[in-house]
Amino acid sequence: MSKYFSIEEVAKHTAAEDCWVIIHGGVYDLTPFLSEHPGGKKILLKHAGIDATEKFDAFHNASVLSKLGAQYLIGKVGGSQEEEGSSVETDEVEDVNPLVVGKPFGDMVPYSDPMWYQDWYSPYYKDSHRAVRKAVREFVDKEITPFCYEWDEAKQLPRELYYKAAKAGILAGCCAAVSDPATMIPYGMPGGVPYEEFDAFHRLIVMDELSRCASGGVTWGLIGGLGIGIGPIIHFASKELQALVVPDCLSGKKRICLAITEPTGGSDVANLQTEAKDMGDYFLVNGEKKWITNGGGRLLSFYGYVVFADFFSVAVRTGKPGFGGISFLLIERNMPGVTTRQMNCSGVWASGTAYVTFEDVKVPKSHVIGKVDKGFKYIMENFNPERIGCVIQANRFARVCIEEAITYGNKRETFGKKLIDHPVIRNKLANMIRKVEATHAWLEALVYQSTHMDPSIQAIRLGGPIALCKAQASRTFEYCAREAAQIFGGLSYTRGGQGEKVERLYREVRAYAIPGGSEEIMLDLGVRQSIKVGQFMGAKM
Ligand code: HEM
Repeated sequence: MSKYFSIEEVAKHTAAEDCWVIIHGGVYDLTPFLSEHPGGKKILLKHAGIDATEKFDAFHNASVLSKLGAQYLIGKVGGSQEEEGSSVETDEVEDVNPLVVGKPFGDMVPYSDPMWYQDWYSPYYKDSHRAVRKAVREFVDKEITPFCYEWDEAKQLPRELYYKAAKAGILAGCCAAVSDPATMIPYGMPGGVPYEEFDAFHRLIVMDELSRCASGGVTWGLIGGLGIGIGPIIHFASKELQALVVPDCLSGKKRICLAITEPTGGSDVANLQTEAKDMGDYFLVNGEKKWITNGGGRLLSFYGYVVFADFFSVAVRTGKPGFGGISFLLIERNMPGVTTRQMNCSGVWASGTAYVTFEDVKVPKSHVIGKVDKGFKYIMENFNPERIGCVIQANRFARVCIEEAITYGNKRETFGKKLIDHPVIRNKLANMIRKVEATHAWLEALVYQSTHMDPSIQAIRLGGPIALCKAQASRTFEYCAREAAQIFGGLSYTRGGQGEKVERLYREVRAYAIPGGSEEIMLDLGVRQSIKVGQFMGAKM
């Protein structure tokens, strides 16, 4: 049971050897913290014995209080009759806000969530989508967001996180649908939605909500390698390979990554060099892969951190030069000749971006994914879901920039008024908002197509617009990260603290603008493919 103190009682504790403050109704004894406080001792003493909530909010993230402050909390302000749960019932009629048209969800900071969260109507979502939204938000708020800073600094994710995310249905919720859920899917889906009803919009929500943690390193680390690496297995591999990989990866026990890019080429997939020589019973694989998400990390198993991928879905050259000689192999980390080294990147630190070498790795023929020399087709079919994933993440990160900037702009004062009251700041926000909302509307329209269009023609019909939408999303993200960083000023130039999310996102932009098809390739492909489709459909051009 909480201890209660009157305001008069708190006011007696104002000395360096006895310093209490009130923050959000809690009474904190900050005496042992005075010399540790990053903001200095003097400012705490200046506010000793009084309610410092407003000043506290001006200088800190909310998580500072729950994580660091909790150890100094000694009670609450007020009398025991004000304890929680003792509310008095009245006959008063609930005050209904006449502006509300639907059911709002979330903090309601304008544009900090998609329109349908903020009580607007939408043709796309029903109650099962709302259930997924609620379940994933609760999980991310509790299990992920408060820890992103330390995981990012550690450049690793704790093993436990994969198990928890698997049990919450998040890992399965970020992967393509499997044909045999009874044996492949270890846990229920988020919000208790039956697997067969879990559609592309449920998947959109899972990834969007996950990205609210505002760390590309954490989202890529948790579901990046999984989402793109397991696709070829689910769609093209034998039942045996599926049984080897899918249940373990979806239960959080093991990890998988997709290894296509090489030191000598990224977007130019048709020219990849890694060789798989047919030796009769097996393929002998030699080559290097670079910038492989979840490929490897430092060995920190002592702390319970993971070493990332146990499986690699690898594009190799089995045949002639060009796209006709590419195959996909499943390579396992414990096969002799596989080495990984975590790369030093400017962003997405917790995702285990790796340089992977294959030296005389003997890969049994049973580990061929799909058919020999058909790998290029599989790579192309994997691109659409990968790029949609990039759009979802990048646009939510851009949205986080809006939310952070609005919230900060509403409390920070310059030249005698709040930042948000300066037209130049509102102009920045307006441009951020229009880009994010436009991108989200396009994203939803494309996802809707994918739920109705025959999968066999999706790579062709949706490839162009999805490529353009990816470029739209990464440019929107870049724009919003920059503008939010300007609004936060110096706080976005230091790691941690109030500008933590914006600082991190600003240096993670490139991890969305380059991989999965660089902006330049996306823009060109988007137009080229649409023109071809138009010609094929008889467009009068
Ligand atoms: C439970 C009580 C408190 C805790 C745990 C705490 C913790 C921290 C931490 C961790 C920082 C580093 C920046 C960040 O991570 O946000 C910080 C900075 C700061 N704190 Fe506190 N603080 C507390 C109370 C207060 C109060 C009551 C005030 C003022 C009335 C205050 C004023 C400041 C200032 C001015 C800074 C420097 C901000 C900057 O770097 O721009 N703190 N505090």
